[in-house]
Amino acid sequence: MKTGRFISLEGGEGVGKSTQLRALSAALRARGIDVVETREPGGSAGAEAIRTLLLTGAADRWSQRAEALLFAAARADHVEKTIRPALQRGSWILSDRFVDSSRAYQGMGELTDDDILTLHRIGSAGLLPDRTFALTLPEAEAERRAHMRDGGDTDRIGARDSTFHQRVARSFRGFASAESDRVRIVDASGAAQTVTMRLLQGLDDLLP
Ligand SMILES: Nc1ncnc2c1ncn2[C@@H]1O[C@H](COP(=O)(O)OP(=O)(O)OP(=O)(O)O)[C@@H](O)[C@H]1O
Ligand SMILES: Cc1cn([C@H]2C[C@H](O)[C@@H](COP(=O)(O)O)O2)c(=O)[nH]c1=O
Repeated sequence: MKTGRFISLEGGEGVGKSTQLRALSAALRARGIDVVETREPGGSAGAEAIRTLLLTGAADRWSQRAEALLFAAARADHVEKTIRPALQRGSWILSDRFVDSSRAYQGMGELTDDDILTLHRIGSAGLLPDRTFALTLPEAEAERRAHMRDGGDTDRIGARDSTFHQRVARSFRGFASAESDRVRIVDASGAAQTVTMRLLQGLDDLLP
């Protein structure tokens, strides 16, 4: 029986997750692997509807608690409708963000990391990726890339201040230290192809 694998790409805004998701999918398909590309918030019809609620509107549209619950609800639908069926078919899932984004963005304020993991246990039976890559870049380079892409037109959460985004980056580094089997830091600097090679090396032990 084929074994599906679940890989997530994480990191702050503009580090190159979406670019690498496409490149890594292509590299895995070239090896004959069936790949499903997906993203969070989103990845299923219900979760995409919640994405619009989460990422548009005023900065104070949602309380910290309501925001965390909406992300967990979107993820529950995404896991049930898209991720688990694909893994059961033996496909690989590549997700642009997953629960570690909720831990980094929603779990360091009014709610704790434990709170976010509790919501994840309730919503998604605690499903975790087989491997998570946390892409890292110096803050100025990530901002430059994000600005080149959208000219400063960021979404409701991306628009938060630099202190918030620095804390998010520290959180991802902390997850990699605490859960080194699953979460690997990947240097996202340099040419996109070089970064893809680093990701492929980080999958050596999972590739058939
Ligand atoms: N290695 C790279 N070198 C230079 N530019 C890059 C590289 N990788 C991606 N980019 C460019 O940087 C911008 C941001 O990349 P991308 O959208 O993939 O980042 P992201 O991490 O998905 O961002 P976000 O979380 O904000 O959606 C894009 O314009 C992309 O073309
Ligand atoms: C999954 C997830 C995402 N976020 C934030 C992170 C970004 O600011 C946006 C998503 O935008 P992207 O361009 O698609 O990366 O949402 C979050 O705060 N918590 C989460 O769980």
